[in-house]
Amino acid sequence: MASWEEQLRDELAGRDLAVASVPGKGRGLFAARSFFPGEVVISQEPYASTPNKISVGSNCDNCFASRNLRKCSVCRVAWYCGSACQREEWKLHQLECRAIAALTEDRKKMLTPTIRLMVRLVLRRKLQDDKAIPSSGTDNYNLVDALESHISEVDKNQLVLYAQMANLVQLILPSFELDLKEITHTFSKFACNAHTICDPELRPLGTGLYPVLSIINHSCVPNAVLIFEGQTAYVRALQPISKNEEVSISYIETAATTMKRQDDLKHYYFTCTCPRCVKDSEEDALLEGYRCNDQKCDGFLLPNAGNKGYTCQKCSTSRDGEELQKMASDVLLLSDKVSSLVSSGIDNSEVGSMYKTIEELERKLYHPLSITLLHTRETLLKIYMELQDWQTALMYCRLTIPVYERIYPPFHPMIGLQFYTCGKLEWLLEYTEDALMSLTRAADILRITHGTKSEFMKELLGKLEEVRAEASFRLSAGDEQ
Ligand SMILES: C[S@@+](CC[C@H](N)C(=O)[O-])C[C@H]1O[C@@H](n2cnc3c(N)ncnc32)[C@H](O)[C@@H]1O
Repeated sequence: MASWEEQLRDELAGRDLAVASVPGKGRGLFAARSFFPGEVVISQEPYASTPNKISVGSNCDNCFASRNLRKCSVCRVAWYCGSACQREEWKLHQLECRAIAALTEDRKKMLTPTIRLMVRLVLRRKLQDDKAIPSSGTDNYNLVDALESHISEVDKNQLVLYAQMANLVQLILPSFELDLKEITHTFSKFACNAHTICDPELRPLGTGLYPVLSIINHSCVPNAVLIFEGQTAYVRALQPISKNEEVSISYIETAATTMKRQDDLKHYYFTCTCPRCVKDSEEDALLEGYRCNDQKCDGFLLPNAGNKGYTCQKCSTSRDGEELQKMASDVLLLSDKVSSLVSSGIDNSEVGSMYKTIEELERKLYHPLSITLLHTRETLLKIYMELQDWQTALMYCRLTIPVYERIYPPFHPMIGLQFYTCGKLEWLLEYTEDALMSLTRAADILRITHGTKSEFMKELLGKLEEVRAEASFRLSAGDEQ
């Protein structure tokens, strides 16, 4: 009988993919033929998964839908959107349900998403071992076993926490004789291999372990993107991927300076050496730096030798260091104030005006491509959407797009989603021509990252058709006048 490695190799070869080791990275996934932008490189169902909110009923345990949810009346932890999903999960949930129902209310409170993910992983492994459910070359426990754990590098306190979590899993599954050391290691594997399951608008819904997708290494300039439909994960090419090229995705938010990205990647125990990380570029100075005093100049500033002020690298205009520091501390003070007022529950319109003041100050202080300024504008967009002040929301949405286009690769889902938001606001405000342009841009990008078949994409393409029809009606009505 073929080993699990041979089975994996054969199944991946059938999908025009191969696993190979990459110096300094461990294993990696490679294309065995070329893939075009938007093509699905690989898709996978999770070996185990769980919604983020347990007991609250935010998503169906099986398909991650958020509508028509009903709680399992026995364990009162699992939620399903209908009997089909409940039936599909029944073999697994039957075991889980029995274990959870036997827990005291206090123990039930300890059932965090990570603990639940482990419980479900152990149960699924048992079902496959007992042949109660099928396994395959890309769906078996050996693939989980082979995942990188970085156990020798994990901090001592973290290891103690994993060991305590392993004990809790044993308490939840008393009829299993668990290898606690193995469970501890598996928690460590979760930390650098599990994926956050997101909705099409990239809002996190849950966590899943996809052991074949976990073979894909990271790049800050990836050639592929991971998008979910329900809990099915799709990796799509963002650009042409040639035969024998390594497939890469990004594990982190890439709209950040090199230092921030490297810091976020510490959690995965490696230093990224992708072209963006090794390039000695001016990008970080744009993303984090101060703006030129000349409002028409888009240069960035660097500190002068001896820390005496800053000079624009494009037009050589200087800015006073003390003045910049004073402005930066004013922004910080105001940001702290608004944060404490938000937690005390003040009115959203007051929060909006305070953020507007912060944005005005930041505009004078930071480069137009600054990440800090971008985040403030994203916050303002959210606030004015909630306030249903569409005109102001649109203004901030439009201001974010040039920054997105500068910091993300051309087919990044964030750019597509922001064009989509812009288009919907323009449509609502009856700026038909603008809405047509924004929705066309959104569709061009999201077609690549999200495919065309999901409900989300059908809705976008439907809206685009509607706007296109209205635009041509207006044009022909205008022609007749
Ligand atoms: C999800 S796994 C990827 C597959 C992994 N290489 C393996 O052999 O199973 C994540 C781990 O892979 C390694 N890794 C991923 N991307 C890397 C990169 N760009 N450079 C170096 N190591 C990387 C790190 O050890 C990281 O913790």
